[in-house]
Amino acid sequence: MKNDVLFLSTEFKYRIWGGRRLEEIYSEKLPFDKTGEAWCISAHPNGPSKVLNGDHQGKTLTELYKTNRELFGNIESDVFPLLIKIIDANDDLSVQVHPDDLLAKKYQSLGKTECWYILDASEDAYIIFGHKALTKDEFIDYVNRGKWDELLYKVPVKKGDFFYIPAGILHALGKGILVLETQQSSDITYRLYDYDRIDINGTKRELHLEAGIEATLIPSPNSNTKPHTFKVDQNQITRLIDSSFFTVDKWVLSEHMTFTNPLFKLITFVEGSGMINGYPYKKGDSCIVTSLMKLIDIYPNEPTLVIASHILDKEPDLLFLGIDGGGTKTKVSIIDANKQLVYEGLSGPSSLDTVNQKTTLRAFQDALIPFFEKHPNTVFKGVFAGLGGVSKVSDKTQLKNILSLIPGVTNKTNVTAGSDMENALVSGLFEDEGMVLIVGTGSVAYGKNKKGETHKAGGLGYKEDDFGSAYDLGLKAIQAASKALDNRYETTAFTKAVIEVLNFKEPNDVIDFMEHYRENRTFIASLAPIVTKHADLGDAYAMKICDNAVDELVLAVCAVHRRLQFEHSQLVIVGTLGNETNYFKKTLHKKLIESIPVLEITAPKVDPSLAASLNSLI
Ligand SMILES: O=P(O)(O)OC[C@H]1O[C@](O)(CO)[C@@H](O)[C@@H]1O
Repeated sequence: MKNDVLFLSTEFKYRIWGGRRLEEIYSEKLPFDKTGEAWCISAHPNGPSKVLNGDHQGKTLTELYKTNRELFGNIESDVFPLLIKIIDANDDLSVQVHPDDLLAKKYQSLGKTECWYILDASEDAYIIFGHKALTKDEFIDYVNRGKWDELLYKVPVKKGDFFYIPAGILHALGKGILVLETQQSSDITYRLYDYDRIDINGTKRELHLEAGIEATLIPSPNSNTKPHTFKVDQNQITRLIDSSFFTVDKWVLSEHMTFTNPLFKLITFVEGSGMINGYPYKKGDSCIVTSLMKLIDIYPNEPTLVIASHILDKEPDLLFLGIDGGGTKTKVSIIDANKQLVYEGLSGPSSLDTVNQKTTLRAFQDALIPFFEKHPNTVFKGVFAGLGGVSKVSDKTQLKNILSLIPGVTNKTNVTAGSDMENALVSGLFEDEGMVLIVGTGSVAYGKNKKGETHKAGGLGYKEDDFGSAYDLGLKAIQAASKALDNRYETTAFTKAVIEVLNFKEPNDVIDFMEHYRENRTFIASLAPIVTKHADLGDAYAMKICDNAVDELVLAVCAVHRRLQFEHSQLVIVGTLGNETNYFKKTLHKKLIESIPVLEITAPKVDPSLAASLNSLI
């Protein structure tokens, strides 16, 4: 695909306060001694970028946005909404303010809300951010008397800081700062003070006092933002800002990472080199990943720092996403406010105790992409993800972080991270109390009583627990095979089947196999159907494995039942292993009833991922 990633030319700008530091980022020679700005991604008429590759090579971004809106998610905005710059403040910038969308209308322009990621700063560097006047009269008085030092707030800055500057906030970059600016596509600046300096032609730059005073917010609002940083395996992700004008992220990447591309993504590589969706990138490159690509794959060759931004041009839809993730598969369901199912998607494992964090993210992305191909603009109102392996608070935090990277999730989305047990319980549609037994790749019993008390038994993970699970059955099948190989067991159709599938030739093969596969939970669990099938056929070894597994599961259910003292004892059994009509299920039901005669056992009334989407409505 030729137009999936569009690399763009940079336009350098002379500024009275500029310098030569942009040379640290760009390999090309700077055009001016005082180069103040590099316009990296721009469709603004004062300095549009040109497309450097693909079918549209040579076109300006301004033209391309007009003629090929499908590359930009067919968004409605008449103009390309964002402008990305790198600014070298070798000297102080003017004390300035920008108009908002309303005030900028008279110039047929967008307003200019902007934000700064500080790439570098000298030790004593500061910015001007806001003012101290409480009324307009007071503000005008300070301005007329030139009492700038008394009027302005100075904030010290250092490398890595971030500032969000909504239109209307009086501000200025101080000298010694290198900054990446993400802003609305506008070039309207009202200067209130420019230090009485003269430019290259010996004249002072124009001031815009009247318009500037009109545009300045008085009193100055506090626009503190708190970037949120988290790790996905070795990569560090920071959401710098999620506003109605733009979402800006910082990615510090040291290994492969896949991001979703909601509509189109603006990317500037500040450090590093590598490949993005098959194209080489290097420090100083900027590109747009167009709507043709739903995933962004970055393979860094060296540590890479990216500032990436996107827009979402709407309010949240009344759609709710539920995710049920296990050790073998992940299922997503999207419902509307009337609980009507809109979409279902399936993908690979996502349990936090089975796969790494990147794989969990990828499972969510894969299950959702077919939906987003048709509905790229969707923003979820609520999301509930219930995953295996989530029990500690830190697991929930990590899952929430991963969810912030999936399509359709913004800071307006109500995101809840929980465990697959919570989905399973709701799948039974019990009124106000009940138990669940999950018998899938892993196993756990869980319940909630009328008082809201909960209890969990088992489910501590495949390494030391999860008795009765598909993993447990798989492991026991391998052990049975090894016993058959060294004559402790007789060779039966069951042990033969396991030996054949695993290609064992002699007992020592078991050691090599377990060295490689012990951690591969999904693979070992995939042997469980061999056990259940041969138990159905009456194989004594397979039946014994099933009997022992069932005993463990009954033990867990009884533990929950004793602890919670239910008025009405009901149990929903979730997971393939617990729901197929066979010897295993028959034995499980029989032994459960023997132990708890009043127990009512049901299969899930709704799919657990649908239950998760119902959870997200709450
Ligand atoms: O008027 P000055 O001092 O040249 O500053 C204008 C520049 O300041 C910024 O608004 C940053 O605050 C840039 O986007 C803009 O180009």
